[in-house]
This record gives sequence, C-alpha cells and structure tokens, in this order.
Amino acid sequence: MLPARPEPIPLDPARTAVIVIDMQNAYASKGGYLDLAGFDIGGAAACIQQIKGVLETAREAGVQVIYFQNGWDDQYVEAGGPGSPNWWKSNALKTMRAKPELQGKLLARGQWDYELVDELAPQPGDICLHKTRYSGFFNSQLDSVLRSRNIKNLVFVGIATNVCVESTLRDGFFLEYFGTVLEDATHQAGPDFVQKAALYNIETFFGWVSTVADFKGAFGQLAPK
Ligand SMILES: NC(=O)N/C=C\C(=O)O
Repeated sequence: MLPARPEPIPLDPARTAVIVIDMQNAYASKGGYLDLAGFDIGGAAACIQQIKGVLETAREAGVQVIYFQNGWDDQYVEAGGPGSPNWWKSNALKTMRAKPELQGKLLARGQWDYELVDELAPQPGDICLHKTRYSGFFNSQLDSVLRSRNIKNLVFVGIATNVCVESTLRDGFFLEYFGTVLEDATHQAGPDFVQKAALYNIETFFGWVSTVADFKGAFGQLAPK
C-alpha cells in the first residue's frame, strides 16, 4: 500500500512501472534546452538525486523501470512544420529559431542535449522509449509495452511536472492506467505555482500524489527478486 493523496493506493510491484520522464540534459542540466530557454532548473539537481533513490528501490523490488527521452531526429522532421501546433508551441524550436547558432543542437537525437543525465544511466532490464510529443502515450510503444507485461499502475518521476509528466499521466488515465506522481522527484517548467497546479489537478482529477520517502517505505520492504 503506497501512502498517497487523496488516499493510499494499493500497488502490486509485478503490475507497477516507474516511468522516468525526460531526465535528459535538455531538462536537467545547465546549458540544456530549458536553461537556455530561460526556465529555472534550480530544482533539477535535487530531483536527479531523488529519482536515483527511487530507481534503486524499484529495481530491488522488481518494479519495471521505463525511461522516456523526448525529442526528434536531427533534421526535426518528427517535430512537424508550421502545420503542426508543436512547431508553434515548442519552446525548444522557438529558442532555436531565435538563436540560429543553436539550430540542430536542442532535443535532437545524437546531441548532448538529448542524452539522459549521467547520474541516471539505464540499467540492464530497464526499458528505454522515445517520444516526439509531450505525452508518452502518443505515437509510442508505451501502451503495448505495459499491456504485454500486465502493468496497470504507473509511478511518475521526472521533468516537467506540468508538461510531459502531467500529459502522460492524463493520457494514461484515459487508457485505464492508475497514475501516481512522486511530487519530490519531479520539477516543473515555469513558476512554482505550476507545480502546485499540476499536483492539484493530478490529486483531484487524474490520479494520486505521493513522495519518495513513502515510495521507499512501501517498496523498500519487499524482498529483492
Ligand atoms: N519533458 C517536458 O515536460 N517537456 C516540457 C517542455 C518541452 O519539451 O518543450
């Protein structure tokens, strides 16, 4: 049983996955996309350490770990052109249009910006998926990966709470997945109030909110598999 708001949620480790959203240099490192676009990434370093602890506990308890990386091919074909709202709304694409010297660097596969941060390197048995839009369920293998493993419960960590974490958790809700976010293993893109708003939305409408300590308390008691 995982203590959570608005109520504790029962999580069977065999039917649970930890979803690590976009812990790439783009979102968590100085000189990465969010930083260059003017977002405060001050909370990212703590978030990395918290996620590290969550993943150690998860792996020991036999909980599947699934990483996402967000971005596109190096020509940005997957990002879409002016016919796509992504072309208009993506702050990475907008930053590169404003600063042409960054063209080809942000969120492009093969570039440092796209890589996961060194501290959170995937381990054998982890699953790594790619996505081209904010939701991890859109045009990705996530749903089939989960269904083929009989996984029903998703525990979210990563950046950004109010964009890709919330988008993926919301889409999961519509697909009948139970989503929980560990609030202190996430960080927002934008002012503090968007973190609070995202957590309020999740707790009230789409899922559950818990903490790293409670996750470790619940899953740390389980014998290693
Ligand atoms: N990973 C995310 O939440 N991304 C947020 C913004 C972006 O990718 O532009």
